[in-house]
Amino acid sequence: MYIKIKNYTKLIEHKQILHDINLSLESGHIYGLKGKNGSGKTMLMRAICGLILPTSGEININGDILGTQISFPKSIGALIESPGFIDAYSGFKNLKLLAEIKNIISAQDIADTMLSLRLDPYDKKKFKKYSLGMKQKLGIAAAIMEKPDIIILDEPINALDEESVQIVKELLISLKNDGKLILISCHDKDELEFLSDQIYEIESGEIKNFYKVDAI
Ligand SMILES: Nc1ncnc2c1ncn2[C@@H]1O[C@H](COP(=O)(O)OP(=O)(O)OP(=O)(O)O)[C@@H](O)[C@H]1O
Repeated sequence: MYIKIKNYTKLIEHKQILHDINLSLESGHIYGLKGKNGSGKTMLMRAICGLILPTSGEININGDILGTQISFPKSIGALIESPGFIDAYSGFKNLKLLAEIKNIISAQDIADTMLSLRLDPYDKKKFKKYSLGMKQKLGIAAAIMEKPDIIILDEPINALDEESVQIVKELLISLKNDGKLILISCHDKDELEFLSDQIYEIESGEIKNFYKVDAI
């Protein structure tokens, strides 16, 4: 599995949101996106998900060009901004509703994913009564429950306490070891460097720098 981004530029209302991005990402790695507020991290993630199309350039996912040969990557799970969960449903019921769209996983798979994030699948508490951290973990669960090959997580740990950060870090490393291609953004430099094999720094929509973490 690979993602090759070639000369990707996106203009919105004459404003350059992403500029000449060139990236090559492969399975079995965690890639970190670092950058200030408004630098383009979320937009780049949206581009890889097929949610925005380029003004010029392309994204090739395993031989298919996004927006031409495929509308969306075939096997992707993403947490970008706040997912649209239903307030009046429990966490489990929300995930079940999402899972019914593709119908490729069982109730047990959903429960197992929740348990891997230390969320109780039998908890009847409604989503609106979930804490911020629980909501964030449910968003991560929604992104990974169908075991996608590509996992995109925009700031997955920003609302989590220390224990939950540890749980999510261990989970992401085990997913990477299972051969997943993972792209994350995070404002905590130390956590991002701990998790990532490679970091890309983005500034005003351009990749300004990248470095291999184990080379530091
Ligand atoms: N729907 C939109 N229409 C036009 N411009 C947008 C839209 N969404 C975001 N932008 C602009 O695109 C640029 C990149 O925004 P983006 O959300 O990717 O930043 P970010 O790096 O994820 O920031 P943050 O760290 O605050 O999440 C910003 O200048 C932003 O104002």
